[in-house]
Amino acid sequence: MQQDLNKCLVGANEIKAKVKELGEQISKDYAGKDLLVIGILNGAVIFMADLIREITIPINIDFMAVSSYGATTESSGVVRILKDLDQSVENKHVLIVEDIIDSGLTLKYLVEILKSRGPASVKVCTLLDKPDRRKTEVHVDYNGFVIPDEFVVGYGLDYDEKYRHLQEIYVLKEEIYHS
Ligand SMILES: O=P(O)(O)OC[C@H]1O[C@H](OP(=O)(O)OP(=O)(O)O)[C@H](O)[C@@H]1O
Ligand code: HPA
Ligand SMILES: [Mg+2]
Repeated sequence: MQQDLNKCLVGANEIKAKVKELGEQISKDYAGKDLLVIGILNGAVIFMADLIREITIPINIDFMAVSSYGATTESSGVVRILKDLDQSVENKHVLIVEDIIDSGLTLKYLVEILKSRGPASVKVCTLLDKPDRRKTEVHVDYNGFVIPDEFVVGYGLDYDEKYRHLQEIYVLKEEIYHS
């Protein structure tokens, strides 16, 4: 596995410190509000699990599953809902939790769909932001790290469903997806 990976881009301690910082900020910003934190499966599962344990105010959580990548490193541009929320977002403050914003197509679709359901507000928290690859404009409210235009894996992020369990974020060697 190690031979598939280039350099480590973000180490485990750096991630831990940033997740704590984000959790503290979210706890301050939403104090006294009815907050529903929505994790976007599968990629956000590790970040979501760590982030919500750094949030110190009462929250509800739910998950949505969408997919647009499959076994590629380019978004297909077609976002499909594989699993919808189990609860209504009406009149709730919604925080979407993503692992990465790349083309922005997944997030744009999610924000539009959730806003159409009558929430009190919709904001976005992502661990990684890759702005060089944007194909559509999206607003990110909480961001962990801005990263360069390279395909990354680990800490929830996959290539072809592999590498999600790694504790750090790595750049995937190009020969793995160009072969
Ligand atoms: O900004 P974008 O170009 O839309 O890319 C970001 C999205 O792509 C990945 O999900 P993917 O569709 O690979 O599903 P996964 O979370 O199950 O890996 C990632 O988790 C984001 O949801
Ligand atoms: O760089 C990435 N890595 C893993 N999944 C992704 N989905 C969008 N961009 C990426
Ligand atoms: Mg993926």
